[in-house]
This record gives sequence, C-alpha cells and structure tokens, in this order.
Amino acid sequence: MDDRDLFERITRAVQPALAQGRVARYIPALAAVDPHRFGLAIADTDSRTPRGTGDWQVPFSIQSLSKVFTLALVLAADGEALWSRVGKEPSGAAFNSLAQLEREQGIPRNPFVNAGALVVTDRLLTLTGDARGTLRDFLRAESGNPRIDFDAEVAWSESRHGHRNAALAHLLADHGRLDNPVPDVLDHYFWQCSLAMNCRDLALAAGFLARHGVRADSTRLLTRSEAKRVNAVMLIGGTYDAAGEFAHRVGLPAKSGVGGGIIAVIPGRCTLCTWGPALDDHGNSIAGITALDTLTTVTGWSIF
Ligand SMILES: NC(=O)CC[C@H](N)C(=O)O
Repeated sequence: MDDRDLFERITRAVQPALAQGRVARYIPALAAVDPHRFGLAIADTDSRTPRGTGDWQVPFSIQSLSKVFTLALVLAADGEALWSRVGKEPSGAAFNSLAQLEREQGIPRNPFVNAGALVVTDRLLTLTGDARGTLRDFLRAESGNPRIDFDAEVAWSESRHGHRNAALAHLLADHGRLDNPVPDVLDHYFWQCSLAMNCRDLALAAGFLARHGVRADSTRLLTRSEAKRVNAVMLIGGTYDAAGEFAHRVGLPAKSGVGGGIIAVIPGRCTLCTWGPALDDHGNSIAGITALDTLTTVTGWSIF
C-alpha cells in the first residue's frame, strides 16, 4: 500500500473518533484547542524527509511527550543510576496519582507518570544545570528546526493551576527523592511540558529510538540496550493506566501527552507522531490511538 492509500485509510478511520472525548481542561491554556484537528507524521530511520497528512505541520503543546526526551537525556548523561530512583513497572493508576507515590515511599512506578518525570527532571537539572534548555537544544538539533520553543502562556497556565504536580513534588522531597528545590524542579517541568512542536518535528526528534540509540547526525546518544529500555518503558507505561489496552490495539512502544500528541516507535523502521487534541479518560488522544491502531492493522508493522 502506498502512502496516499495509507493516509486516506487512516484519515477515514479517525473521522468518527474526532467527535469523541474532550480536550484537556485542567490546564486552561489547552482548553481552547480545536478538538477536530488531526495530524500524522512518519519519519523513516534512513531518511531526513518525513511524510505526513492532515495537520502534521501545525504546532501543539507536547506536554508529556517531553518525558521521553528528558529520560533519554538523563540516561545518556548518567547511565543506569536513574533506576535506583524510579521504577520500570506499569502504574495501573492515573498519571498524577498521589496515593500510589505515598504508598511506595516516594519511588515512582516509572519515569512517565508525573512523579517519575519530576524525578527525571530533577536529575537532568543536576546533571546539566538547565534541564529545559538542554531539552530544547536537543529537540532543535534532532528535528533540524531551530524555531522550536516554549509557550510561555501554557507554562504559566500550568504553573498557576498545577496543584497536583506541586503536591507530588513536595511528597517526593519529603521522602528525600529530589536533589533540587521543589520550585526549581516544578519550574523546569512546566516549561518542558509547554514546548510547542508539530508531528513532523516530533517524529524526527524521536528517531534515535528507532535507530537503537543513534542520533540524527549519526553520533550515539544511548547504547542499544538503553534505547531498548526506553522503548520497553514506553510500552508498559507510555499511555499510563491504558498501556495494556494500547499494546492490545496498537502493539508499539508509545508515549502520549495531554496536548493530544502520541509518539510511537517501530524499532529499525520508523517513528510516528499523531495529534488529535480530544482525549479519553486516561488522558490519551482518541484519534491518535485510532490512527495508530489502523496503521498497524493495515501495514502489519506492530512489534508483535
Ligand atoms: N499526561 C500529560 O501530558 C501530563 C502533562 C501535564 N503537564 C501535567 O503534568 O499534568
């Protein structure tokens, strides 16, 4: 099947999904996004020219997609040490659960629930002195787009309303799990979530995960084993307490964000990014899951 047929088939499949779900409202700056948007990009491992359909070049708030990149940057700088601070198990709980963190003495289940991402950001801050700048520079380099930037309105909106993330950070600090002051960790976390990017740039930026750890310029970011581990954690936790359902339907390592983006990886072949702002109850894009489900069903490209 050629690209045109594939994109047509996916676009048709997502139409009913566009009428379902709701855009994230707990970050007021995200509530105004048009829920009928849909984009999809595919970046092959052996090409710098991605392809896509729909709104694939329209920037959106990357939110938790940033967690994949901060995790990779910490592993690149500090190797396996991170895994003593954060687990690698499915959470089976909401991405912002306080109860689970308290029950488990401040060790987050995995790096993709919010508590885990706060620990990762804390490490990146210690290792680099500037977690958000390091992340932005990395994304610009991998995507080849020097205009990628933060959205101050989104960062501000989230920091004003981010009571639950603040509570998680304080709980982590109380358990002695953060090296940096809570306000610094939160600040960097909110800024990293506010980055505005499009499907094209995100598919390119995640390319190292399909190239077994190798960056766009052919230098190595992660060892093969580290890249495998990031993909493994995406599979078990990238879509939170719906990771089982996602694996069942799509069968790929993936990471979602409440801005409506999903990054998915087909190791050795390509990276994908979808965008559809309306979310299900787990905070995952309904159109994105439908698109990726259709894609793996039609092409047979699941990892299973
Ligand atoms: N799942 C998400 O995308 C959550 C990210 C959002 N910034 C939050 O911390 O709540």
